[in-house]
Amino acid sequence: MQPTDSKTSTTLDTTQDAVQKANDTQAIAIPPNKKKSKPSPKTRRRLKEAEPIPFTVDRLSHDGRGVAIYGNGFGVDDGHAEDKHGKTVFVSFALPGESALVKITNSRASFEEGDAISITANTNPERAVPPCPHFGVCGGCNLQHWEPVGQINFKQSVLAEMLMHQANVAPDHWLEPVVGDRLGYRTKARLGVRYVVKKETALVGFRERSSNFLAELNECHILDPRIGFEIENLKTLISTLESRDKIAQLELAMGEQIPELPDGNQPVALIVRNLEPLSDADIDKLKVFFAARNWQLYLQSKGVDSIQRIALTNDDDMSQQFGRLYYQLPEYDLTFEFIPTDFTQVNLSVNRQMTKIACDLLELKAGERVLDLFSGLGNFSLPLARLVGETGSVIGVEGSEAMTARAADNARRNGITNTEFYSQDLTQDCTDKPWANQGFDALLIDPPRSGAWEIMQYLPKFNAERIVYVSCNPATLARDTKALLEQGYRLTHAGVMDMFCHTGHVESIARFEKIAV
Ligand SMILES: C[S@@+](CC[C@H](N)C(=O)[O-])C[C@H]1O[C@@H](n2cnc3c(N)ncnc32)[C@H](O)[C@@H]1O
Ligand code: SF4
Repeated sequence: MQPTDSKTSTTLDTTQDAVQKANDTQAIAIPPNKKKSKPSPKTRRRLKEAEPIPFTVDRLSHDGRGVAIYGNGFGVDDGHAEDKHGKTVFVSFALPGESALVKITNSRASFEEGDAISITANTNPERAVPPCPHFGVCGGCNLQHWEPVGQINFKQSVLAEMLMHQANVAPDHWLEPVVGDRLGYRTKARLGVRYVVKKETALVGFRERSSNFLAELNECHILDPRIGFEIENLKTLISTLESRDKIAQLELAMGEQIPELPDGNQPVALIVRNLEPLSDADIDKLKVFFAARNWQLYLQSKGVDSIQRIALTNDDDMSQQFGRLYYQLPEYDLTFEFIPTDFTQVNLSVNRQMTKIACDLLELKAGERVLDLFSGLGNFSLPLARLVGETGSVIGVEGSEAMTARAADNARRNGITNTEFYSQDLTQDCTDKPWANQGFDALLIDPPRSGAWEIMQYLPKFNAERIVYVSCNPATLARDTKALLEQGYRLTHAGVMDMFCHTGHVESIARFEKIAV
């Protein structure tokens, strides 16, 4: 593992061979950590000099770290920390039941944090060799030391616990976890860029775990390989630019290759965030690099309005600010068009299954009326519209006017005529809007992380029999579940989806049904 862009860094051998060797000897080499909430220099010095302490991990915290306790039989200290008896230690890279040597990296009054630097006994059978050599330093993933099946089961237990804790409820049925591509899945990302003068190299990637410094990456295994294995080339490209120290970020968006559609042969788009206008020579270098890969190139010097598409050839259509990207839902014979700044679900293989499960759970019949809240590009609205047929209808409501317009375009392009899309801030009461007053058989809600609390207040107005709630934050799903239960709904199904494998993100889906009175 290579050093990072910060002052100090520990070099560890995390190659597959090294990890295998360590596995064989029951002592797995795991990278250390650097924490954002830094202790004082004195405490740091003390922690650095301190010997690792043996612990046994009892259970996991919600973010997937091991939890050990000083001296209570589970967290076994070796006798030199009596005053810490009962204090909790959050141990990165340790799984339940494992005994580990833990290097403490942060010490607070009520808890400590540390990294398992070796597993000394009771290796958990779900322990895995991390597929990415940067795991442990890069903050993009925190669960690669764990078999994906263990990760997703853990995520289900997090959801179950939050539902029970906040809403005192368990679903009637747990859905099978939805599993898709577990590596190379991520089609959207913002990568930081920084030129390190001393090393004469650009860094491109995610922040280090719990620090503001960029990790020094040369490949990324969760990013779609069209970009994930181009990181080294992007670093070299940026290092050769005159404005190499003025590039701040790369925003990536990737779609599927569909050659028969406009830009369908350019399914990868990168927005280069430049803090100063680039010279012609720099733009030429970018053009050569992007043209060789058939990527769409954009420059952004200020806000979103300043994003400018750069023509790579004389044939490129520059009449629009953005080129086109696409993804498909073959199950419903749908092709979605989007632009690089639009919200899209990052994992296309999980999205295909998720949309199908959401549609199935709503148990739609021909002629029914459905409301899709936070509808984006119509990712759920259009499949739902197919299911209710010409006699039924779907209303999609979304905050972004531009995406609302593109959802309507997507409906037209797919020959769908039974949808209407409205732009509306859903944190505001919208019950006086004509679209809100028509009564609905079914409701789909797919809010951002903050959840749909405001909607819960005016939900009775919609009077839907069945609700499917898709969530990227189990805490807000659990909070909103409580409100739904109080309004006479029953939680019939819940499940998790492996949208962000190897990370702590929990994506879930829940179905509610109005209890007959
Ligand atoms: C998790 S995304 C879901 C989008 C879509 N359902 C999909 O599957 O692609 C949440 C959506 O909510 C929209 N949104 C965020 N805040 C909003 C608000 N206050 N009112 C309405 N829409 C909002 C975002 O623009 C985004 O499209
Ligand atoms: S985000 Fe990418 S580079 Fe970072 S640990 Fe995950 S796979 Fe590796």
